[in-house]
Amino acid sequence: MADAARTPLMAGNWKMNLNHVEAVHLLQKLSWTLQDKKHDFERVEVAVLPPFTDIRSVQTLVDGDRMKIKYGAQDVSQHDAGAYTGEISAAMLSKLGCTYVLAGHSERRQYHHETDAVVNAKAAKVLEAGLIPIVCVGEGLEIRQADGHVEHCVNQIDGALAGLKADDVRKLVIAYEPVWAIGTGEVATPEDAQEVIAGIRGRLEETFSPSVADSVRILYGGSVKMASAGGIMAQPDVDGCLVGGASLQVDEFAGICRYLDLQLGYSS
Ligand SMILES: O=C[C@H](O)COP(=O)(O)O
Repeated sequence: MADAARTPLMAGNWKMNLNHVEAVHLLQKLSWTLQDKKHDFERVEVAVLPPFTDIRSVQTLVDGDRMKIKYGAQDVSQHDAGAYTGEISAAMLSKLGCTYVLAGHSERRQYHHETDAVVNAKAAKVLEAGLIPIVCVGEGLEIRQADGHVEHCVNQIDGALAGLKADDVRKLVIAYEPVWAIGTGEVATPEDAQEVIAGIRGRLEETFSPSVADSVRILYGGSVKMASAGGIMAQPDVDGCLVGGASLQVDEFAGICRYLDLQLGYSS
């Protein structure tokens, strides 16, 4: 099991799905489902990452119903303000009550050519705004087949965290998402996830300190489902999941959040 001092986090990345009306429906249903099962949010934290256009509605619902579900954004600008058409600043996300912001999701790296330097700048802006970046790393299939996956991900971490202060790094979240397992139905084995995540934690220890390495939560992402979450979460260095497709299905995502209860045989 993961270190008990690190609270597991299950984050649902809705990607470009659900308009603000649909978002409210899904979130309401998720909240009811988890409440009905008496989910302990202190024991397993739950967050959703909707499209920008949904965030205000999500904020209103979370505040109005005093939900314990946290929320955040899928991307952020590396700039503070100004002539950057289409971009959203970290300060704007802070004003909307966001807790988390993804930085460097593989789809941003692939379709928007985000480099480690850009991811680094975005993570720094998120931290400056008092929010928590979820810094994403992961290898493509060719790198995995050439056995370069740990080195590749550790190098991405070096670039993405360059120049950040240890006390800031301590707060952030990292997500390891093998690109070949995203949206493909291919799940890395729990041991595959553990190997890379342990490598990342080792690098945090070398670069920062053992205490920083012990504090940072590192998630696994890539075709996670209710049926696979328990095995992944049983690995000592895995502290949660970044869930794409399954986060759009309330019963699946609630099941992932309740992996501990389901392991103990409580009703599903
Ligand atoms: O951000 C989430 C990941 O890209 C995983 O997506 P997926 O669960 O649909 O494979």
